[in-house]
Amino acid sequence: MHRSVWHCTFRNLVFFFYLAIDSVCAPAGFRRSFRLSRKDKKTNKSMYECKKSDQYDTADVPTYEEVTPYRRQMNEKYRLVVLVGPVGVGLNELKRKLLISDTQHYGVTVPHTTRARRSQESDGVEYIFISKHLFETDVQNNKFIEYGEYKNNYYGTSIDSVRSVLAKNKVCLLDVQPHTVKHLRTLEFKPYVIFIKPPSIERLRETRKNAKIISGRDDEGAAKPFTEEDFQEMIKSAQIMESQYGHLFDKIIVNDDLNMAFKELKTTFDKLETETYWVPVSWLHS
Ligand SMILES: Nc1ncnc2c1ncn2[C@@H]1O[C@H](COP(=O)(O)OP(=O)(O)OP(=O)(O)O)[C@@H](O)[C@H]1O
Repeated sequence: MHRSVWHCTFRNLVFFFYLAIDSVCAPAGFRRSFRLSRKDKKTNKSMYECKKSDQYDTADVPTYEEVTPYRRQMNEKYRLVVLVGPVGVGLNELKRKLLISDTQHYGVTVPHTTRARRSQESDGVEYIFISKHLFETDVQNNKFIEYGEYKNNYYGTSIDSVRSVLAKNKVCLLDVQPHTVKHLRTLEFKPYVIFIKPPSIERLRETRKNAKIISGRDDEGAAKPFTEEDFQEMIKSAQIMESQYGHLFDKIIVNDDLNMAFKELKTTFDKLETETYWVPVSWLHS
């Protein structure tokens, strides 16, 4: 049984994305994967500029995508779960809650970095530490899903780091920029994409009263209370993401009340493992 869905793609969209390094705020034992997302508001320059083809979305022919029902079999690897959302919407908080809820079942990737290892860090735990030369070689060999530069060092999430989580028979939680999603849409990963959307600005003001956002380069990554501008940017960015990449999202969850959003996320994950979903036919028959 096949079904066709409308599937459009985009062309020549230029994106400058920014690197937010997370080690500052990560609770003990839990490391956020790095995100290429933060914008230096004062200078409007990038802390990080996406490299090579990441800057451009190509293949612009609106087309139909043939799909087919798919249900994961018991002996199969879990589908990769990709979380997408604007800066500060709560991706890391939700990811952290999921990980804590079942550390045996959920996993996150370990990013690569060329920065020096700090005394309390272990190779392969917080980061995989490699030389600049090796990193650049890996970039040339398309080993990274996303990568960027921050304070003269590279940081990146490798394809192998995703494989390594899946090989442990865990559900891999990955947050990436939405333009990266299309590169992950393969038979191997069968990604399920969840868009975490902010609520209305009124609800953001209410719910994020005591929350903090990690600020950009000027503040050396310090956490500070959300400003009205942060809320506006979050909503605007979510609108752009949804209009440009909405066709790639399998599920949208509004992060209004945190516990409710988490509950919805958990239910989504549970269903994903047992129910039947439409996936591109190429994922099953290529
Ligand atoms: N629904 C919510 N209600 C209240 N506070 C929330 C909610 N969701 C997230 N927060 C808080 O908002 C702040 C930012 O969340 P988080 O760091 O998870 O965002 P993020 O999307 O990962 O942002 P970044 O792009 O900066 O990494 C945190 O202090 C978090 O606890």
